[in-house]
Amino acid sequence: MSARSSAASPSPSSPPSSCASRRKGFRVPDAALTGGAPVARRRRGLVLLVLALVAAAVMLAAPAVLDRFSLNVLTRAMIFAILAITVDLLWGFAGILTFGQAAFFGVGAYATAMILTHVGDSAPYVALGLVAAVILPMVVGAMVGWLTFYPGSSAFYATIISLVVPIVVTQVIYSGGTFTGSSSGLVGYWGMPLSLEGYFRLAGVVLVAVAFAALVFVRSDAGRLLTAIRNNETRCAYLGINTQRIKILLTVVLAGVTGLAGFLYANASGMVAPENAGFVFGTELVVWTALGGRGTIVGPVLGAVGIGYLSAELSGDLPFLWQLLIGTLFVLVIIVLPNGLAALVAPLKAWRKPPPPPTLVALPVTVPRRTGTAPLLAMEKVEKSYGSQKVLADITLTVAPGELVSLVGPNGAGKTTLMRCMTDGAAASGGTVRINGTAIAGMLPDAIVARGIGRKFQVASVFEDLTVAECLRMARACHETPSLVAAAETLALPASAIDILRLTGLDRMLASPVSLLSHGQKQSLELAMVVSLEPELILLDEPTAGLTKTERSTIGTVLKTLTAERGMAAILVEHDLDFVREISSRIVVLHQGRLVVDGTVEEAVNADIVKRIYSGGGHE
Ligand SMILES: Nc1ncnc2c1ncn2[C@@H]1O[C@H](COP(=O)(O)OP(=O)(O)OP(=O)(O)O)[C@@H](O)[C@H]1O
Repeated sequence: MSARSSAASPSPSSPPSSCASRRKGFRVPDAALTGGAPVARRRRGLVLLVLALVAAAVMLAAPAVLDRFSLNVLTRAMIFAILAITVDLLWGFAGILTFGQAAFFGVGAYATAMILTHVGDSAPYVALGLVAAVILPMVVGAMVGWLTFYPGSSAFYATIISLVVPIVVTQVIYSGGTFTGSSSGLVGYWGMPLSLEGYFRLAGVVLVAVAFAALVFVRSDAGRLLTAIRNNETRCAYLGINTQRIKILLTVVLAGVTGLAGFLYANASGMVAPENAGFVFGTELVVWTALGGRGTIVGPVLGAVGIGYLSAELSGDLPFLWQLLIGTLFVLVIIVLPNGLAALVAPLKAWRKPPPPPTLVALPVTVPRRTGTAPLLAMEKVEKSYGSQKVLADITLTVAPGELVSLVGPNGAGKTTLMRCMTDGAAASGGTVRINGTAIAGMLPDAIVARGIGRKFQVASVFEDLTVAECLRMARACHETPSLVAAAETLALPASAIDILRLTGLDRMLASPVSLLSHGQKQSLELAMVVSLEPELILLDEPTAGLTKTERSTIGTVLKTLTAERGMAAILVEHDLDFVREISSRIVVLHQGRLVVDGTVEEAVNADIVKRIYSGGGHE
């Protein structure tokens, strides 16, 4: 075990638990995981807090040196910068390109203006306006999120919905008559009794607070989950993470923040108009975010404030030329700074030390969970067709704990398709697949993974923008809820996952970006991630493809230990028959979509059909 690894390994005889068992609280908590924060991490958090306090102090002091025009323009620009941060979280971090934030902003602004116009105009109604401005966009956000992120929806579909929502909200405003002010909007209502300087300070402090919270969040383990979803949503689902739920939650929370900005705007400007909710404004937010530098939080703030201020200055001085100048500037920024204005402050990052990797900790012994006698996997008369092409027919197969089953067959025999049927409730066209006695028909991969299955794909499926440690952390997300405010200092993994890291040298590369790993290292990392799930049944599609002889034998040793000593079952798709012979306890041969042999290694190797298939004469 590496120098970083500590604590006792689980006893070899203890069967692993699954996501589900973890949720049911079977694991004994490990006191070693709740230690104090290392100095380096605490110092980074402190620096960010000090910067935020300095920025807030600047906001409070700035009105002393700014003229009324600048105060007015910057107040508006800072409110819009709050929106740009929400666009950045959705688009820059989670990969959801959205034009819909304007709609939530409009709902928040109109809720405030309508209450102050039609209901009452005193302090309690301002408070009511604030509550409505946050809650209503969240309700709309929940409906939009539910509509947008249903299982199987594409990113393109999400973007189209985000374009439609502002149009719908604008039409509702137009058809609201005197209630919404229709095309004229609402104006002249009573607002918070603040001076121009007061609104500037309020908008500035709220902007700093939102930016600080966003920066803390994106550096936390939960924030890294957004990057994981953007990188590889399928892998997230196969780590038991319900990505739809996370995206809906993110939409709802950010709709609330957007509504808060709408409340500030309705008070500070003293008017609301349909354009505030329109998709042109939604597009502007995306442009500011892109020009500022998406995925940086600071960039979109620079984009929104810089472009907002510059546009206001130029439109006064050069009424006929300003749009041409702004357009030219856009083009120049895109050419010179393709990563946005944030690239200007990127050199400052070079001074910052990268965060230290977490300390590896072996998880304590788990309590056995299996209660019933049902096999881990039971497939009965499973079939799969693509249109008129029947790819699998009449597959009946059971796998028990401790078995290491190799699934072999020529290219196109249906091996990968069969694995898909074991992990996706929508994959099979007929028959029954049961995991631990539960039929999985209609279940999504994340729910099936939670029942004790782990799947390693044929091509290494990891998260390119994360570090090795962060990838492993994602694999534990369904066991331990990631923190919203911090990156944990320890990384608790099952001993078998730590063994894989140690045998492949990845334990010394925890802080390395995954994009710098070799093909073999990515394969090993994915295997360690799947093992970290603590599945009862692990599915491996060609885990040794492209690996060196040493790496191959390492993986073979790990698989034998997992199955023979730790009670896990494994199904392995493999073309290397020597490897299969060496490690398997049972071999299943698939040929033209049918299961033609299911027996011991000797039985399979000596079967006539196998000799015929592998000598090229097996076609019927
Ligand atoms: N999405 C799809 N649409 C249509 N046909 C498909 C699809 N996926 C697989 N097939 C077909 O199903 C058959 C089985 O494919 P599958 O990938 O399961 O085979 P395999 O045994 O895993 O092959 P290999 O060893 O080359 O990976 C092939 O004829 C393939 O062309």
